[in-house]
Amino acid sequence: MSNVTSNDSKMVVEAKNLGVGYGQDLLWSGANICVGQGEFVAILGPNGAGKTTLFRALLGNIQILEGDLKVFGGAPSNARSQIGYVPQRRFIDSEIQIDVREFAMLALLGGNFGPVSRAKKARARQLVEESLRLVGAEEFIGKRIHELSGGQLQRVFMAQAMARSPSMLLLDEPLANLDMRAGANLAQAISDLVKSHNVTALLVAHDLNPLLPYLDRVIYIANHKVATGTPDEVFTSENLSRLYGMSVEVFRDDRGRIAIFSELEGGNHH
Ligand SMILES: Nc1ncnc2c1ncn2[C@@H]1O[C@H](COP(=O)(O)OP(=O)(O)OP(=O)(O)O)[C@@H](O)[C@H]1O
Repeated sequence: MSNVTSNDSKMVVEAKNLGVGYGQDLLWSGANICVGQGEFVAILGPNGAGKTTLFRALLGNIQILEGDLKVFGGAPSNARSQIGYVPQRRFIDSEIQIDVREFAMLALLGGNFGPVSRAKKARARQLVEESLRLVGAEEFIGKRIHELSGGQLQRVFMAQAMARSPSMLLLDEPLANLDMRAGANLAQAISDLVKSHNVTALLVAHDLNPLLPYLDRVIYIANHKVATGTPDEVFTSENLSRLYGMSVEVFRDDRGRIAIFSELEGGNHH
């Protein structure tokens, strides 16, 4: 199950028997992951399973303890300039009285408005306006960043990442704390971005269902192991029971939505 090959000829992520962790302690191991250019992939699993840690490995920020990981065909640390990373939900201090466009420009200008040339600033402004438009956030231009709702802020973070024209986006829980409609809208916006720009998006989530219509594959991390494949391949009772080492049942309703129940009542529900 875990050894899935993408149809896309251009591999963005290739992990072979990968094991990562902190110090010498493995958090998960034996991961065989292939992600092609232009795929939309969700990373799921319980709290503390090591989803963010996978992002750290892809960014070359932690040592590989076992196996091999290639990003854009080389060492992860050589691929950073091609990656747009949006870390787990960040809050904006209400003291920050900066407007949305300037906030988005900070990422491009390295937070330094002083010694930057006029031409560079003008270029950054243009790139940021284009990417705000791209993620459906142009209407926030002119607003102050602290005035935005959680869902609106997520779009600005995405625009910030897209302004650098990355080939891959790593989005850590962008749907957290969004209501159902905002979550569905953002999932659709990310899917549109993936298709229109052939960008690869890896997204950590706790709720699979808003993403299901758009996903090419999922990476499921639990119990120190990693399963990858299409949602239909990964989300079977047999597969999740094997992964968790206990009885897990997967149900689908008539709209294809998935619910997961384990021996531990109140376990993992999607
Ligand atoms: N710098 C670190 N040093 C040591 N252990 C760490 C470090 N960062 C994270 N961990 C541990 O690694 C484990 C996995 O963390 P990670 O953030 O990858 O989980 P996650 O699946 O993203 O969790 P969540 O869904 O709660 O965000 C956790 O037990 C965490 O405490």
